[in-house]
Amino acid sequence: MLEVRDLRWPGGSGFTFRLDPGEILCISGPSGSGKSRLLRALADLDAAEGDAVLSGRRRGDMPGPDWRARVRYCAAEPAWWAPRVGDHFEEPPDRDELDILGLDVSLLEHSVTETSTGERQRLALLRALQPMPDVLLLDEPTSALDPEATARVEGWLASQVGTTRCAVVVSHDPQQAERLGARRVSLEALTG
Ligand SMILES: Nc1ncnc2c1ncn2[C@@H]1O[C@H](COP(=O)(O)OP(=O)(O)OP(=O)(O)O)[C@@H](O)[C@H]1O
Repeated sequence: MLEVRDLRWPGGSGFTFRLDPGEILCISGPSGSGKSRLLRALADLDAAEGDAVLSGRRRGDMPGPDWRARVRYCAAEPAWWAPRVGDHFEEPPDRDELDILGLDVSLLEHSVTETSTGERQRLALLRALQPMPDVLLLDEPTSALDPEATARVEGWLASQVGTTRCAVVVSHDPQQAERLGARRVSLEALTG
């Protein structure tokens, strides 16, 4: 589904891997080792050499916004640009979707500044599904969550990936890959 061929930035080594439908890849590694940079390069948010191919279509052959609609990056610290939470959604998520992540529907009416870090983290995940991408790139999606909310997000992620999508998840929790049934790769600290 997603083939990454020698994706690299100046001074870095190339990444080559393939994700089939239904697969999740967990990336760990020390701070500064390039985990976020890799996700941003995959989403074509930062310039990188090499190639990524989604279901036979090369990243370079698609307009950036089209690629990013299908290969969606959810940042570790997502941006909020409007005062009201609900204004960040093209379609308001329904009560069931919010319930799955342990969020109350009333949050949509709140001011962003009245939400907790963990609420914003889960709201950003729901936002990343509009429109529904093929590949989810999640940067530390549970870093602000307690174990119960983490379990909800992991269950949600597994069901969103299902058998037709794939995901790359940056995580510092070594058990997360196991719980997600994910493949694992660890980046090394940059030296020199
Ligand atoms: N667009 C960029 N251009 C040049 N250097 C960058 C860019 N983005 C990040 N860097 C640098 O590349 C290195 C890797 O950054 P990155 O954000 O990928 O680390 P990380 O592994 O995600 O770290 P953390 O676990 O702290 O989030 C850092 O030294 C950072 O300063």
